[in-house]
Amino acid sequence: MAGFHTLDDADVSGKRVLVRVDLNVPMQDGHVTDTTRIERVAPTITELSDKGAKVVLLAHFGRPKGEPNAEFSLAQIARATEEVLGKPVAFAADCIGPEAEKAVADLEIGGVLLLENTRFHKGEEKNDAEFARALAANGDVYVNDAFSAAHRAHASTEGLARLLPAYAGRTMQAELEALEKGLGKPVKPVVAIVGGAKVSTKIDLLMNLVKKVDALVIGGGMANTFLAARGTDVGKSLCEHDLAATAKQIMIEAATAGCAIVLPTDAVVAKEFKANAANEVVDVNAVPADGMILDVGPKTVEAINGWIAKAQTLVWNGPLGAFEIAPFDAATVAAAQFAAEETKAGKLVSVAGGGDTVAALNHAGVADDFTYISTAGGAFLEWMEGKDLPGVTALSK
Ligand SMILES: Nc1ncnc2c1ncn2[C@@H]1O[C@H](COP(=O)(O)OP(=O)(O)O)[C@@H](O)[C@H]1O
Ligand SMILES: O=C(OP(=O)(O)O)[C@H](O)COP(=O)(O)O
Repeated sequence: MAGFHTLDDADVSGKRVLVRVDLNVPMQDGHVTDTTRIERVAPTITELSDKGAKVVLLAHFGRPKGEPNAEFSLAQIARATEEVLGKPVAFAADCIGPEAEKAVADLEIGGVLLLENTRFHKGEEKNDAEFARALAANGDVYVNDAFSAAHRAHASTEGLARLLPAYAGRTMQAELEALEKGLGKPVKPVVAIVGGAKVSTKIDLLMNLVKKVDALVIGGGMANTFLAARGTDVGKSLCEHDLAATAKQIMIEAATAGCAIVLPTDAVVAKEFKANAANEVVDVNAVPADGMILDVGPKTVEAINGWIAKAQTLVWNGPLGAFEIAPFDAATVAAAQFAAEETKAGKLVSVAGGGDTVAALNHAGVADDFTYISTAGGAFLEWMEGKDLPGVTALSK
């Protein structure tokens, strides 16, 4: 692929290959509930293994803030990785130091080893040079197959590429090619749906996104922050009140750019965040003080589907509600099924991405009907904004 070294250029036989993958997969009760991200990196791992490499997987899981924490251990993901690969995956309880060194030394040609969460060390997110060198000590070659983490300039996604011969993995390569093909010159009107829970890490990119799309539909936890910024009382909903000024600025930028902002007009509220919690549909201006918005309501779904019907291109990251717990999956499922119908009818190019978004589309039974499903959420939106992704830039020839 132009601009990058790929596995076609790499001599990996007998080498220790550090492969950055994204195993930040949805989990419930200790079980992986959606294996899409693992399936998407499997071809790279298998190819390297078949070519006689010693494959050492580096990944993060969750946001443990630089401290070891059993809740965020990748040991929980090792079994699911083995099942997807159909071969054993060894595990080391640290990604640097003697434990990692010994596990890498014990690895046979063609073997696969998963190292513990890189984010158990503060140096990872700081892209600390010493930490990057400690990671590099266990490899001869670096392969980045984590497109969905490529918007992070971390040691394992960026720093390492500067220390070892660096190559794009097959999924990294395929994601960039597919996004360019599907969205390089998107046909207007372009509608974006942004929802989910990662409000603080995604809100800034909406500032540029509103200049690229004709309408921005905001759902999920993200919508609550915008509703609150507008003066609506969202009760106990997930909401980042300190981002009100940013949300207001985005609404101003959108108006200037001629981008419609579509916010929920009704919502499904409950007092507990659990499956089948007692719930009611209310106007967004009538959320009870002790209530939580866990989904957008039926009127909002109708409006969203109206925007999808008008669109030629749809980009979607972030579920409209807490789709993991019934019945708060209803809006996400309804909009996903409508977008899938429009796509199958040849009326829409639909591109969706994000760990939980893909899980939600699988849950709705329509992931195969979208034009393209990216493993990436934030990275995909930043790519859409036209930003350079540090993990991709670092692979440039
Ligand atoms: N109204 C809401 N309140 C609380 N959580 C929500 C709400 N809407 C969506 N979510 C949560 O957002 C999460 C997904 O967000 P995010 O990580 O940003 O998406 P992705 O992984 O697709 O990029 C899901 O776990 C979902 O339960
Ligand atoms: O799940 C991820 O991104 P996504 O939620 O945007 O899809 C990536 O693994 C990046 O995780 P991060 O947002 O904690 O850096």
